[in-house]
Amino acid sequence: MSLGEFDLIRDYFARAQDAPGVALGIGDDCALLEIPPSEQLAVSVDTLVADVHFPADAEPYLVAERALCVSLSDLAAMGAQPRWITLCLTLPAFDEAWLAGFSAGLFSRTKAYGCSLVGGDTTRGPLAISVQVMGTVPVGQALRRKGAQVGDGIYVSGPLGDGAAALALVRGELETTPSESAYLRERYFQPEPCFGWGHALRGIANAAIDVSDGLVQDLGHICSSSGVAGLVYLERLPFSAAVNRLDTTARYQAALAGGDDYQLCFTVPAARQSALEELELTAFRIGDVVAGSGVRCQLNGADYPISKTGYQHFG
Ligand SMILES: Nc1ncnc2c1ncn2[C@@H]1O[C@H](COP(=O)(O)OP(=O)(O)OP(=O)(O)O)[C@@H](O)[C@H]1O
Ligand SMILES: Cc1ncc(C[n+]2csc(CCOP(=O)(O)O)c2C)c(N)n1
Ligand SMILES: [Mg+2]
Repeated sequence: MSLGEFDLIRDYFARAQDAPGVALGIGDDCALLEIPPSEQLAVSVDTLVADVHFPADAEPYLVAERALCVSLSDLAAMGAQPRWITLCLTLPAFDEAWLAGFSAGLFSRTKAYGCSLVGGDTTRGPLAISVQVMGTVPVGQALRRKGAQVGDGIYVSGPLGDGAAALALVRGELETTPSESAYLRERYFQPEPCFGWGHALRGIANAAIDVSDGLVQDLGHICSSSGVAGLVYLERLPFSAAVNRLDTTARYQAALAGGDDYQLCFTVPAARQSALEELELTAFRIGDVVAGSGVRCQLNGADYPISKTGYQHFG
C-alpha cells in the first residue's frame, strides 16, 4: 500500500503534544494559539533550500536541527521567547528513513528550546524546508534594528567567521584538527540561537540583529534602519581557534561577509554599559556607532576596504 501525505503527517509530525498556549494544534485548518494580553507575538519564517542552505545529502537529523536553529535565531535577536513553530516541507519522495531522521532531529530541538509544532504544509518537489517560528515578548520590549544612536558601542555575542569556515569544512575544502572539525560541524548544524542574550539585552541594547548574512551586511541593516553609521575595528573581532588558523584575508572575509554565524550584533549606549558588564555573559565590543551612513572597517587605525558585505541570493 502506498502512503500519502496524510500518513506522512500522522506518522512523523502529528505528535500528541500537550503544549502551553495551544488551544488547537495539528489536524484542523488552522492552529489556535493563546497569547497573554501583556505579550506581543513575534513571527518570522526562513526557508532552507537543499544545496543552497545545506548539502542535499546531509543527515536528515542534522538538517532538521539546522532548520530550527537558524529560524529561531530571529526570535532570539528580537528578545522573544520561543513558543510555537509551523513546518512547510517540500520533499522529492516519501523516504521513510529520511523522514524518521528529520522528525527525530526536529523534535529534539523543539524540546530543547521549549516550543511546539502546531501545523505546517507538505508538498512534493525539490527538497526545501520552511520553519515559521512564533514567540512572545512583553509589549514594547522587543529588540529592534532601529534605535542605534551615535555614541553607542557595537558588540557581538561571540566569535565570527565560524559559519564560513564550517561550510568550507562540510564541503571538504578545509582541513583542521579533529576537535576543531567537531566544533565547526556543530556550529554549522546546531548554531545555538542566542536566547540568553536576546532576553538579557531587553532594556540594555538600543538595537540588535542576528548575523545570518555577514557582519557588515547585517550591521548595515541596523545602521540604515537607525540613520547612523558603524565603525568596526577588525583587531577586536573575536575568532575561534579554527578561524584563527585561516590567513588574515580569509579570516576577515569569513567574519565580515561569510554569514551563517547566528551571533547577535547589538548596540549599547554608554549609560547602559555597566548593566551590560554585570550580565553573566561576555560581549565583545567591536566598534562604535558614528554619524553618517553605512559600515566602515579599520585595522589598527587604517581603513580596511570591504569587497563583499555578505550573502545575497541574487547578488
Ligand atoms: N517575500 C517576502 N514578503 C514579505 N516580506 C518579506 C519577504 N521576504 C523577506 N521579507 C521581510 O523582509 C525583512 C528582511 O528579511 P530577511 O530575510 O532579509 O531577514 P532575516 O530573516 O533577518 O535574514 P535571514 O533570512 O538572512 O535570516 C523581514 O522583515 C522579512 O519578514
Ligand atoms: C550548502 C550551502 N551553501 C552555501 C551556504 C551559505 N549560505 C547560504 S544562504 C546564507 C545566508 C543566510 O540565508 P538566508 O538569507 O536565506 O536566510 C549563507 C551564508 C550554506 N549555508 N550551505
Ligand atoms: Mg534575522
